[in-house]
Amino acid sequence: STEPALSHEPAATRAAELRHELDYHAYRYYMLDAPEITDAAFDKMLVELQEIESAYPDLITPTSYTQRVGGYVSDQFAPVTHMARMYSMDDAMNLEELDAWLERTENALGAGRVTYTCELKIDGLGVAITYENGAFVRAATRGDGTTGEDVSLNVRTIQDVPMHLSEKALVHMGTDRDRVIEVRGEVYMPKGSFVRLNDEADAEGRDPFANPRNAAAGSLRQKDPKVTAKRDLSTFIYAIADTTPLHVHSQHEFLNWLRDAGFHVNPNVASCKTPTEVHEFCADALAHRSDLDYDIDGVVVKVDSFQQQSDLGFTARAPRWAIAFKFPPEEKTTVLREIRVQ
Ligand SMILES: NC(=O)c1c(N)nc(OC2CCCC2)nc1O[C@@H]1CCC[C@@H]1O
Repeated sequence: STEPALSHEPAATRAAELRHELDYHAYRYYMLDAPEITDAAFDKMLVELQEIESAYPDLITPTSYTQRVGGYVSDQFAPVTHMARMYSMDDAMNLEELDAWLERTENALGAGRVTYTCELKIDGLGVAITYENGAFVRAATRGDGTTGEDVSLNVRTIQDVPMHLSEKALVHMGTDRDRVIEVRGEVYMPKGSFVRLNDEADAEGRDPFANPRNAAAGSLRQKDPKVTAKRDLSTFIYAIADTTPLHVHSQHEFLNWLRDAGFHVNPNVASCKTPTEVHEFCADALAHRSDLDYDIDGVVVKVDSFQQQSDLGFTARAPRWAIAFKFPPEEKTTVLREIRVQ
């Protein structure tokens, strides 16, 4: 006997098709800055999906593109315990302290046997994002490193945060693809968006934010996701609670996996084979700091090999296999606000 088709089977199929299309085109627009369709065509698909979902609410899924700009103000910020501790790092305040760390590391692992991965140190706020079976389920602030606040509805509005991991990334995970994974990164506000936001605040007689980091933190703590959605937040993802399910063996391989999975990974990363190359990366990053559209407060130098990372392990506070080389606070060209004549 043929099962009576669910009253809305065709709608369910069409909804799934539209969701896949909307995710793909949103990725091309926001992540690659290379749309294949017009905004009007995108909106037409979004409206069609919204109509199907309002006709058949049981078809709504939490990761549907229609849910990106959360529709409701909820009791966000419930406490969330991270899958694993979110470590901070020891700081190197100058080249001497950086060299001391490099020397210690070379001694411990064997001179000339260490490759370092150098990354820009994004000055945003730490966030942990959890995926189950490749779908976004939760996002939390770093908090004290063990417990943070649930900011899922607000992080879901950030367009460069994927709602589903790519098939390529899941294939790479093999049978571990259904493992729960928790990636870590920074939420930041691009400098351009920060200036626009403060100009709006000025025009509306509200206090401006002191810097992009505070603006990002304030935007992520919004009770109403519709407000967060307008703040043009972005992310750079760089770590994960447990790399086991990914079958990757070094930081640079892991960053490639993140990119393939659909995460926004900072492009200014380099493999440095010697302390001299590490110095060059740091000097280059400092020289180009003001050209970036986001704030950085230094360079993160990591031992690339995960085997060597576990050989070095952690102190109570931080990994021995990473150091934050800090830059001096950026002397901002303070834009003199034209005094508004009342
Ligand atoms: N802010 C950053 O850009 C950054 C980075 N690119 N890479 C790491 O790797 C850490 C994570 C695990 C141990 C090393 N941490 C970063 O920021 C940390 C997070 C919390 C305190 C620092 O800001």
